[in-house]
Amino acid sequence: MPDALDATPYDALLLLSFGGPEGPDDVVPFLENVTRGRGIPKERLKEVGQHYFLFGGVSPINDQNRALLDALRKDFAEHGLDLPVYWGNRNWAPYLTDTLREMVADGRRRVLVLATSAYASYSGCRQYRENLADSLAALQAEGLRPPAVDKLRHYFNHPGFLEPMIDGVIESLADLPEDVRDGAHLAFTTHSIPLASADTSGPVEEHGDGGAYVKQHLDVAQLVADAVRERTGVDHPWQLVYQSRSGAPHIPWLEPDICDHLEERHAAGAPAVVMAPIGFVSDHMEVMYDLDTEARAKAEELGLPVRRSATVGADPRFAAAVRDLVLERAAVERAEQVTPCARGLLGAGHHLCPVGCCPARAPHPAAAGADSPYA
Ligand SMILES: CC1=C(CCC(=O)O)c2cc3nc(cc4[nH]c(cc5[nH]c(cc1n2)c(C)c5CCC(=O)O)c(CCC(=O)O)c4C)C(CCC(=O)O)=C3C
Ligand SMILES: [Fe+2]
Repeated sequence: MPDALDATPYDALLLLSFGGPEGPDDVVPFLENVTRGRGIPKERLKEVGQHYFLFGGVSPINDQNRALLDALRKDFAEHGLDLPVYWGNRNWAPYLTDTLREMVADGRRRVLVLATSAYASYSGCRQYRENLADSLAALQAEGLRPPAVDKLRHYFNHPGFLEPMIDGVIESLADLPEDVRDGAHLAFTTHSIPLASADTSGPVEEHGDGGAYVKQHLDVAQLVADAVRERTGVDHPWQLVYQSRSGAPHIPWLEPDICDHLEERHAAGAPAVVMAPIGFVSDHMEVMYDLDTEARAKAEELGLPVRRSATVGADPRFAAAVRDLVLERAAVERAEQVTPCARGLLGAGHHLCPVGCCPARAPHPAAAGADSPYA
């Protein structure tokens, strides 16, 4: 057995994810959970429901989280990190509140949260923290004493998140016909969000247009493109593009959309495109529908060869990165010196989201940050 690793003061890790439907009857209630109070047009909801029905009403995200749970438990066990791992979702079973209730029953008092979202922004960070606050409030209303919760820092630039994506792009390039391979363009994709959310993502004073959300993705895209160039000897042109836009058409969101980008690249003479979904942690519905179905159909219509590279999913290097982040944060909480592991221009981000970080449309309590109403 290796020497035991120390996660003190934490006594549990909580994998916090989006959740997804597991059958046709789940789809509409799931979408109701996701969109409660968000003002998403009915037409968009019907359309998104169809994306799920196309796959039997099943999102792959829950199985992907089960695989990640297994990978985390295996990694922790193999490295002597004695920290139980729980799983709860924001929008589908196992629901966050139920998992937190179970954690309290198991005597967990100091919980570290791993969200399956690697970047800043309201949708990718604060919304998770708001849902945590809501669940803690629900426990309190039941007469339970909520545990203290902290959230791991954004891990977009951790090598354990980057390396599997670099391999994925190299594999996708290798899978292209040889005559178009070296000329292939790289389209790094992430979820589009409203411009207003992008501009205010992360501490507002530090970032310009597009905020931390766009800056962080550009950092990752550059790191992956540089690594691909170093390892293949070929310099592939690249661009950060967006997908999965929703909301009312008159509200500006980040652009260009991947499908428009494919058209534009094709017209500009690109012989092939590798789509690399750097904005996502696993190959969930956004990847399976928006890229593998919709964007692929667009590419076929254009006669443009495309490949879609893998997300990190349950890669053992990602599990190892989570262990590293847990130990880093635990050491920080013990007031020990640590050198956080991060690549790129931005470096390691804050451990504690500051007051006003990625603000919501309407003020709402958020846990696991400097403005948390909980300890
Ligand atoms: C930044 C971001 C991530 C990445 C970070 C993260 O992973 O958290 C993400 C992930 C996901 N988004 C998902 C699903 C949905 N997102 C929606 C709506 C929205 N997402 C937004 C942003 C993001 N979303 C936004 C600004 C909206 C508009 C309305 C709102 O502000 O809420 C809607 C409603 C219909 C629609 O508008 O499309 C659905 C169904 C699933 C599950 C997939 C599955 O089932 O496999 C996952 C992983
Ligand atoms: Fe979403």
